[in-house]
Amino acid sequence: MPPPLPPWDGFGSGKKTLKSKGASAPAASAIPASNEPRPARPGTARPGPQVPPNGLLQPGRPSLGGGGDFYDVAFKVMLVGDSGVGKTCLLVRFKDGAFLAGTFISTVGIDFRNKVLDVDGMKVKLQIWDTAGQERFRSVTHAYYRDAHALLLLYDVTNKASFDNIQAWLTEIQEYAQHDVVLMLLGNKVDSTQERVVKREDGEKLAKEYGLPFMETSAKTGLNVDLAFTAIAKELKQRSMKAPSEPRFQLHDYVKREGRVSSCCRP
Ligand SMILES: Nc1nc2c(ncn2[C@@H]2O[C@H](COP(=O)(O)OP(=O)(O)OP(=O)(O)O)[C@@H](O)[C@H]2O)c(=O)[nH]1
Ligand SMILES: [Mg+2]
Repeated sequence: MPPPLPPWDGFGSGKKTLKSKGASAPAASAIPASNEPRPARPGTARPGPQVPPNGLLQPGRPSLGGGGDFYDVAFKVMLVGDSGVGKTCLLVRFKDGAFLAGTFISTVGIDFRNKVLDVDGMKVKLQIWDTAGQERFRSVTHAYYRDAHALLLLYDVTNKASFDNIQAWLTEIQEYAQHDVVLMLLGNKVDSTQERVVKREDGEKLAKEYGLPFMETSAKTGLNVDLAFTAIAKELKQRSMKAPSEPRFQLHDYVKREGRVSSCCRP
């Protein structure tokens, strides 16, 4: 068993900071609009391009990404967690509003999808990297952590092992990601009420222990899926602004206030 990690300090909570070994540059920054990275071939690590420290791209002049979407600022978000927890399904639900039912096709290597959100009048592009949860692809994913501005760490509420592995994932994140990466814990598949083995309170407790924002989600019904990505986009946008005119965005409070509880698990 690895030693317990100190609470996360990615949100200026004043708690003890996790220092990353391989990372020294500030995390919140933007992807150059003209330099659209391509997904890696399976088994090939292709970290995205180096990013400038300022989150705003040509303020006042929208940028056109490779996908043809106009945006003001862009960020990289990575989905991580054990194989089968629902990372790909969560991304497909967010991007296309659909659910991938049927045969489980495990992700090979890494893939990405883009989505532009309107966040308080600003076009925020999220470039979302969907990683493979299988152990054999771990070295591929390691190469991508450094450029991620935010991480969504998933477990499956119907799979206790995926919950127990969260600490190991946090150790990995501590080692490879930027120390101030935005991090959120998600307990997925809450629609599977009969199969649930991880209680909502257990997820909340773990999240509290590490100072992480937490929500339960369902890629199947869509519960809290848009909210998770919107909350991340709001936090990243706020961080990228040198002198924000609006009051500081509070990710923890926002998620607590806006998150819906699945009807199965109301206390
Ligand atoms: N009931 C239910 N099933 C889900 C949900 N999300 C995903 N699944 C199912 O869980 C299985 C795995 O989903 P994926 O999204 O492929 O899992 P993954 O985390 O991407 O797995 P890897 O690519 O191997 O890392 C699939 O059979 C999905 O249909 C959910 O919210 N509810
Ligand atoms: Mg997948």
